[in-house]
Amino acid sequence: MKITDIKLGMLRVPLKTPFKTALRTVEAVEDIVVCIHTDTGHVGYGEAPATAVITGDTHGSIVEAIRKFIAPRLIGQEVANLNRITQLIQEALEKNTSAKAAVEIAVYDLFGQLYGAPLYKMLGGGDPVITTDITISVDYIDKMVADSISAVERGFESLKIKVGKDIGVDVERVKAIYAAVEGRALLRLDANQGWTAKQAVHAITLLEDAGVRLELVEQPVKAQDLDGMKYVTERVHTPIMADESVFGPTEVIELIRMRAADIINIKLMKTGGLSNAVRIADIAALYGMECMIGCMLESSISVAAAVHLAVAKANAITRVDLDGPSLCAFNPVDGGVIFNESEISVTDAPGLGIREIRGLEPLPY
Ligand SMILES: C[C@H](N)C(=O)N[C@@H](CCC(=O)O)C(=O)O
Ligand SMILES: [Mg+2]
Repeated sequence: MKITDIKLGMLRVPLKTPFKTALRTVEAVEDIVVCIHTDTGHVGYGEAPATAVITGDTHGSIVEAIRKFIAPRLIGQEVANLNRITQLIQEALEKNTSAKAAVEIAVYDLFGQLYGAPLYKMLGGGDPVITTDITISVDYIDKMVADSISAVERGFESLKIKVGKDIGVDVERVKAIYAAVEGRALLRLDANQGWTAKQAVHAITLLEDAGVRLELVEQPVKAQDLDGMKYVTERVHTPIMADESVFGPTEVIELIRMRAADIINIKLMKTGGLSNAVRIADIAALYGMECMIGCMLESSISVAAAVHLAVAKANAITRVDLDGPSLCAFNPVDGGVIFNESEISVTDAPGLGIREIRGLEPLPY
């Protein structure tokens, strides 16, 4: 099976409600879709969101990176040579992790199709059902309480509460939600870099002293402030998770060496795809560090790849934040992973199992 062509498209799917974090507000998934064609008539699919405020990637940079740097290296490559192809992708250019992720995902999809096996089995196999949390956007307290109750009623047992907007209100937000859900869901906070280290320790300690039990707090301080991450991790009981602070395996090794966090959030759009995500999960397992698997605003194309990884690497990936498809107003994909609110299941269809993507707008090559 040889790669013969790489086509790009734009996918637009409105969100059910606006997604609001300390970094941005978004109303729709608007992602670049990669379709890799082969001489055998197979097609592998990948997807990349333009999360400029986190990865630095824009629609323009994703398209340019794939067209000018990555795609020319892949034409003619045998899909069976997966490791060679992932190396070609990773070494095609610096950074541009979302573009690399989209192409890698499509190649892994083809790799599964080549051997007639679902991706999770190609990655080592595992239990085909996982459970995700759902994000509660940062907003007025009453709205966040109502959204949390509604999520619990929909069956979500874990809520990812966005904070980091205003430290005083943040503490009140979390107390109000904690009281409203009455132990029916675990609460994870994500400050998306919105606090300083001292503010984070203050807010988390206030919550701990008030008896609010939190599962974890994600990325309390600026991405580059690893000393700040360490400062917070050392001073609170609640586990601290690194998200924007760690992209690839070398950063994870440094974070573990510094003991700057308790948990790592792996996202394919930060790692540049599955090859580095597998490395991170293996490094974490080696050091007894737990991981969450997360996503950006992505549909069920690229999130499917993250699900297959989570199933196969359950030894290291103990928490799941793959709510992208649940936040979308509709699923543009036929086949693939089954997203049913908090329950996500892989099937045994080869690769990612995607049969068709509806509403894809072709981008000129
Ligand atoms: C969607 C997911 N639950 C999430 O919160 N992901 C990111 C933010 C994604 C974005 O801004 O596109 C996170 O910070 O964990
Ligand atoms: Mg985060």
